[in-house]
Amino acid sequence: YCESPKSLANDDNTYDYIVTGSGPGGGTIATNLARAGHSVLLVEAGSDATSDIRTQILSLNDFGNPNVAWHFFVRHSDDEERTKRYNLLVWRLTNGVYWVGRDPTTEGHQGAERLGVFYPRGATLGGSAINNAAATFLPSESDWDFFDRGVEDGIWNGKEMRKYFEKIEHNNYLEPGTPGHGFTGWLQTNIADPAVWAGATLRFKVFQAALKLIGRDPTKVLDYITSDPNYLDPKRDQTEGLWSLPFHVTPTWKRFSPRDYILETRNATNANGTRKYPIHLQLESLVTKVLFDKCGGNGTKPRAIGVEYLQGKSVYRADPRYNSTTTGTLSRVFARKEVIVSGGTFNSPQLLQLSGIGPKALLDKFNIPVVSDLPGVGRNLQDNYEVPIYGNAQINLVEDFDPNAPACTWGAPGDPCVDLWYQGKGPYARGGTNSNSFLIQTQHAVENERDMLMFASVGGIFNGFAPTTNQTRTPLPPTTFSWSTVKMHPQNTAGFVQIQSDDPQDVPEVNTNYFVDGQETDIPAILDTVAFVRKSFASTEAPVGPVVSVSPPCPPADILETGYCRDEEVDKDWIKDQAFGHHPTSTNKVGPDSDPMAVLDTRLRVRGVQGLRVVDASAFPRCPGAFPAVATYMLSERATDLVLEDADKW
Ligand SMILES: Cc1cc2nc3c(=O)[nH]c(=O)nc-3n(C[C@H](O)[C@H](O)[C@H](O)COP(=O)(O)OP(=O)(O)OC[C@H]3O[C@@H](n4cnc5c(N)ncnc54)[C@H](O)[C@@H]3O)c2cc1C
Repeated sequence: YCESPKSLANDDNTYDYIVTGSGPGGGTIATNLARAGHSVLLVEAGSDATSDIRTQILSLNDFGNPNVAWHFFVRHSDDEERTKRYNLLVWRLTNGVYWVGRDPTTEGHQGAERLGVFYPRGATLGGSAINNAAATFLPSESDWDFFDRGVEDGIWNGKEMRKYFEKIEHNNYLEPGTPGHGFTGWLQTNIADPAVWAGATLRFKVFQAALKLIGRDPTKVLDYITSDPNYLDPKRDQTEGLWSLPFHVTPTWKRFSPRDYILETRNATNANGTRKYPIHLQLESLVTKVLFDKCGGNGTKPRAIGVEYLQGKSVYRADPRYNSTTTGTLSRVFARKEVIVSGGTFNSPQLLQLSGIGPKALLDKFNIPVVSDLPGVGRNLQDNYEVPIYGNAQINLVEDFDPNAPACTWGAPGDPCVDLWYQGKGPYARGGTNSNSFLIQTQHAVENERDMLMFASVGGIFNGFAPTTNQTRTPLPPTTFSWSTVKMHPQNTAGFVQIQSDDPQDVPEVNTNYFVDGQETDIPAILDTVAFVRKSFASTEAPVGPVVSVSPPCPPADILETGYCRDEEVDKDWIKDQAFGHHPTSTNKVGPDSDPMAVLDTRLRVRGVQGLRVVDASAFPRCPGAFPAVATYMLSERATDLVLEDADKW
């Protein structure tokens, strides 16, 4: 006799599909499947935070917003000395509040607990698309072709994938009909209006010096910086230059995310008032386990038939509002067809491991019965390396962009700019000067493609993530010009996510293990970029230039004409110590049968079981491009077709 949890299934708790997680991966496919007529239960650990204005006005975004973000604390490496040198280490003081820096005792705080490197993830309806920066930059074609390596079934053909972007995009900045773009899809995109740059021309001198270095016409800087980087061209991935940077926002810069798509679909009605699409939302519910039917007999693979979830607000310990007195209620729901895991790069491998899918030794350690021994679950964690490169210009670069604009107070009560935004006007209703992207190909590019994306800002730098604290920081001078850099095709695959207990409310251990593999390409590529920026700084024309390089911290006297530091180790050490990231991917990678670390086949099916797929950023065999969100939407659209093709099998 074999007992299956299926005996508990009934009409009220059974759906065609169950999707766990509502980010770009899960939110997209759940909605698509419901629109195709299938009943779908979308289980999301977080709440619907639509009423939090910070999740709507992109300018007010708060990465660590406790209403919508899980606060993970990770390690960048096993090297304790390197860890101690990271500038944005987070500590919890004895009074419970966060403190950020290398050593709290320097400010008299004794007994603080070191938490690690802050790594926020969205945990709300819409996932990380609700607290991300919303940059929407297409990956390169080779990132898709990489899926099929060793399989060659063409499912992820890079050229074909473009049509998924065309299908989902609702472009707000190009002439309708522009090839390679979509104008009627669900995902709104926009770039900053050219008028934004009219009040920010001082910095153009720095862009122009950089353009000269790559042989582009510096007089066309305004044309370039207002042009589309997602243009259709077979040579796009090899082309260096300056472009605008699109975001997933509406024409008035309201964040647009799967939340909008899900809610619009859920609220759609027929003429008689009944719900048009069978999508059901189960919010504030943490999925704790995938349920399997192991009674198939005759060597049949265990079949995923449902999930168990804990209903309760903030029951996960990465939730900054977690309170041990909220215990939650455990429920079970069932899927007639498939269970789709979409908890994101940290949480999907955690859920699989808790459910008995993962490295056997790890599961044995916590007495979790093995359903499928897959050593790759939680391994292969990848991330785009980011470092800021900055210097001081000869004059202040912060320009008074709009002297008539009211003084915005960043969402404080009575903020006049919020009122204006509701009318579709004012500073929050338009893009900012972060809408720029400069792409170069270093001497260490893999794939013979450009491998570095940079975006510029003035008066400040982006040097990593930190939660809000009450510490006071000295602002950087308005002469600061900085490039945020994003390393594409990072070669490191040594990061990992693994459970630390069998308790689903616990957070897994996350170690990005930066610069373990591929340091021979990744570090020199970043050094090339630093050298490129320094050369452009040195050749920036007066009155703005020359820009005096500040960081990475090679002393100006030691910077060679080539831009490299006389002692390369100075820059190298700084890069290893201070590089950060926030684009984790690939912890359930797709790969061929011959790869023992492949978790998914090219149809995104979990190996060793039936009826279970992973559809989110953890599925990418390698980090897609410079920003993973749009690639995850596209992956989920592609996955929708794959799931629908198989719908009659069940
Ligand atoms: C601060 C920040 C800035 C970023 N900036 C950009 C950017 O500008 N451009 C870009 O392209 N990318 C950016 N990203 C990355 C991008 O947002 C992610 O790659 C993308 O959202 C990944 O989608 P996903 O579906 O894999 O996971 P997520 O978006 O993380 O969604 C996962 C969802 O699953 C839910 N979940 C997890 N576990 C469970 C469970 N057990 N039960 C129920 N629900 C669960 C979570 O609550 C969450 O809502 C940023 C991310 C962050 C956090």
